[in-house]
Amino acid sequence: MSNNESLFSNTLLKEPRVDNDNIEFRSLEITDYEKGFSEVLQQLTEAKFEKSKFIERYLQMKQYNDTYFVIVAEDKSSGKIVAAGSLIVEKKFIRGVTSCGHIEDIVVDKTYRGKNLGLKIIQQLKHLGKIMGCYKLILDCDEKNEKFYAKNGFERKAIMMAVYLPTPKL
Ligand SMILES: CC(=O)SCCNC(=O)CCNC(=O)[C@H](O)C(C)(C)COP(=O)(O)OP(=O)(O)OC[C@H]1O[C@@H](n2cnc3c(N)ncnc32)[C@H](O)[C@@H]1OP(=O)(O)O
Repeated sequence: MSNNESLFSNTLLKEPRVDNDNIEFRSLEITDYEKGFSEVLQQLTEAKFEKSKFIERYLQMKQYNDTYFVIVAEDKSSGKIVAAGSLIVEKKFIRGVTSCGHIEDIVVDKTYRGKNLGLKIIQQLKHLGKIMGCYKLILDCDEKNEKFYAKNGFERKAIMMAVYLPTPKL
């Protein structure tokens, strides 16, 4: 595998992929561990992992490249990952055997917030959801982020419930 091979094809993404501030929106690459992918995710939740674990998970996801879409934003002037977001496409039997898209793990580096990077990540994920045939996109978020998602066309529906299970040893 070449070093810059990506999780899924960038041709699926919406143009333009590079904004006026030289931020590139692209598919996650296997070299992004070195570019600070874990550090950005740590601004969302617990996300410390070794490079070997990153590569293992990346390769697992890549086997299902019509299901896992992880987008990152790289600041081309520093070579650092400054935002990320994921879409997981769940194949369904219902609704005409279509798919439901799950938006997950949206995060923008603290020093880059308020510059529409979150908005651009969501726009890219919505575009991917559309071309992958999702009939809806859903997500869970804190109350404090409701307005951000509302600005991106999402509306409050039902409630979220969760049960946390013991983490299996992989
Ligand atoms: C499904 C999930 O992953 S939920 C987890 C969400 N992620 C987090 O909580 C991690 C920490 N937070 C962040 O990383 C960021 O603050 C994000 C992702 C929530 C927002 O990213 P940003 O790049 O700062 O947002 P962006 O600049 O694109 O904002 C777009 C619009 O939403 C507004 N907005 C952004 N965040 C908020 C907020 N928390 N409350 C109200 N409005 C907001 C902005 O003001 C802007 O509005 P405007 O177009 O009228 O000016």
